[in-house]
Amino acid sequence: MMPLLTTKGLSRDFGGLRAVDRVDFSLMPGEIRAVIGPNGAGKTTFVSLVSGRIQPSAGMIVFDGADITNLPAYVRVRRGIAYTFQLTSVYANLSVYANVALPAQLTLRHGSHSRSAIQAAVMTALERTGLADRAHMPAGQLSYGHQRLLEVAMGLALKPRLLILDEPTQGLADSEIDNFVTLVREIAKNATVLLIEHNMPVVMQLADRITVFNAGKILAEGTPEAIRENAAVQEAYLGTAP
Ligand SMILES: Nc1ncnc2c1ncn2[C@@H]1O[C@H](COP(=O)(O)OP(=O)(O)OP(=O)(O)O)[C@@H](O)[C@H]1O
Repeated sequence: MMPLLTTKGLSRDFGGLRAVDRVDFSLMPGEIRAVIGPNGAGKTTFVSLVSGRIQPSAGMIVFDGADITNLPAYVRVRRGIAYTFQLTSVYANLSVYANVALPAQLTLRHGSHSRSAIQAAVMTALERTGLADRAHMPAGQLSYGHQRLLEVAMGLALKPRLLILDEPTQGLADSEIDNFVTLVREIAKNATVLLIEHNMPVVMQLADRITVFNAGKILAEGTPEAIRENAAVQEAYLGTAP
């Protein structure tokens, strides 16, 4: 099987700081991959490079066999890469429904874009994320955690092949986190999921494999069990060898 996503020597400098440092990464179709690592390790910068939100200083990104390194973000969206930004994409004054209708229209543009097709796509995304009963609320009136779920709904409306989630459980209550875990498993039946997540129980429950970033590099990669036992990972997190 061919990887869905590959990066080769991917790097990004901010002034003198190398936030992502020659990362070789590979993701198989259908996988749920968690990206973990200490604050400032380069996780958000890495997924921002994949989404096209920022440009690399060096290296290459291949998606579905094609070099996408120089493609703008909106073209990557059309090719199937959706990225939930951390609350930068939610329109507070628009209804929850309207927020999801925007990306739904984008994907339906090339096919059917009837009102009912959009409505169906929006309601499916809202039902999956548990937001259907809040469809007519202004998005800005949702709790922080529900705004994060709205971002997931907006990503789902794009019907992505690769869904990138950046700390989606931040601000969710424990009961909502359980639903979220179920939701990601559902999503992964039709898509590949790349998940930055600080909640370790969520990571351990969901991930097929875990990639650990530290200081812009991949420190370790493996199954949840292997990562849990990895001494270098424990040291990066806890500051002490086991
Ligand atoms: N736009 C920017 N300008 C300057 N420095 C940046 C910028 N974005 C990120 N950095 C720096 O790059 C490094 C990696 O940041 P990044 O946000 O990718 O880490 P992270 O692993 O996602 O951290 P966190 O878990 O705290 O979100 C940090 O030192 C950060 O300060």
